[in-house]
Amino acid sequence: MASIYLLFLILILIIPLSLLLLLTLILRPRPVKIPIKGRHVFITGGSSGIGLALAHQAASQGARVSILARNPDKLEEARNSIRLSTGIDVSVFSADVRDYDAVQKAINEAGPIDILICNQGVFIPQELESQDLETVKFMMDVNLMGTFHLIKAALPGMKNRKDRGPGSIALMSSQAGQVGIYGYTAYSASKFGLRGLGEALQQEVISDNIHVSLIFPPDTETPGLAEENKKRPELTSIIAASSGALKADEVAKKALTGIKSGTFIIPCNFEGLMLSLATAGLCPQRSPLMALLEVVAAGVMRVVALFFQWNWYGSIERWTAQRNGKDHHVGGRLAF
Ligand SMILES: NC(=O)C1=CN([C@@H]2O[C@H](COP(=O)(O)OP(=O)(O)OC[C@H]3O[C@@H](n4cnc5c(N)ncnc54)[C@H](OP(=O)(O)O)[C@@H]3O)[C@@H](O)[C@H]2O)C=CC1
Ligand SMILES: CCCCCCCCCCCCCCCC(=O)[C@@H](N)CO
Repeated sequence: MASIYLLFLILILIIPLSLLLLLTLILRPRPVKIPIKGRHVFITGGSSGIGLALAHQAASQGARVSILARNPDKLEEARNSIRLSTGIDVSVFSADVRDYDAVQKAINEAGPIDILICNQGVFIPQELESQDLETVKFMMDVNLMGTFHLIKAALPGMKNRKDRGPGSIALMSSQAGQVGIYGYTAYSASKFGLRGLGEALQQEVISDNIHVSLIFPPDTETPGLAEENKKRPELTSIIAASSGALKADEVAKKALTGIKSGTFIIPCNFEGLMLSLATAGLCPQRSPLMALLEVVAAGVMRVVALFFQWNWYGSIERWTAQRNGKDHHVGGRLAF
């Protein structure tokens, strides 16, 4: 009898352990550590919110920091606040990421980059039916094309890094870049786009010892979010509240820790971890333990995801019914 238990115990240990061993052997790209002390970290959108928090933390960890944004006054203010709290001077560059020539000029002036953090972003939530195409294009241009501009301009210098140490290109996506959210058609498209860009780019730059990271924050308390909240459709807020809010400092900390360990997908909270497991797809994974978790959780996470959709479509149904109830002219049947 005892030997059956022993056999059972060995089996439940041996199966996951051998899977872990197998994963450890096959995982590519291999694990990497990317130091930031004494290295050049270039952060776009570094004058506000998450980017500013990243600049503070990178500077206090001994990096040489450059920040880029449009508004020179906000850049100057950011430089002063970083000097005040860390005693360190960051370089500031005023440019619009939509202007390739301006981006190239700033990057040439800043000098070769070791860690490029493409964090600039704009978010204007609205149902597509009422959103101007101009606004759609604005989000695609700043969030997605702007990131292409930055990478194109920075890559030649990054490839010739003097210290030949590992470099990093980090892209600021959003949890709305892992799952489509009501009111975010354009924003989600721009943030999903970054994932495709990142997955393909990692294969192209791995031989240059450059490592790609994608960061997926939930709602984060920043000036940008305060602005967004003024015009956010109610359903966008209801659905986005499925994930807890964070402070900019917390997101920046997760992001920097992830970047330094070469993590490809960087979630920022528990819901983010679940989202990353549910959307692991074919993305690279360097951590054997995370890979094991992805394999084991895949089926369960699909069920959890379907429950979330059940809940969200319920909210949409209730909200629409309530609106139609209020509006006596609309007697239309609900499409559920
Ligand atoms: N806050 C949140 O809830 C979340 C944010 N994110 C993402 O995190 C990133 C930062 O967001 P957050 O800190 O909230 O944003 P903020 O609005 O607080 O800051 C945005 C930064 O980007 C700069 N920026 C905007 N447009 C351009 C442009 N065309 N060219 C150059 N710089 C530009 C801004 O400076 P200036 O206006 O002077 O150019 C500012 O420095 C974004 O990519 C956002 O999508 C992801 C998930 C959640
Ligand atoms: C399988 C399990 C799933 C688990 C949880 C799913 C939770 C999804 C919530 C998505 C929230 C999106 C917020 C976007 C914030 C943002 O980017 C804007 N504030 C603009 O900056």
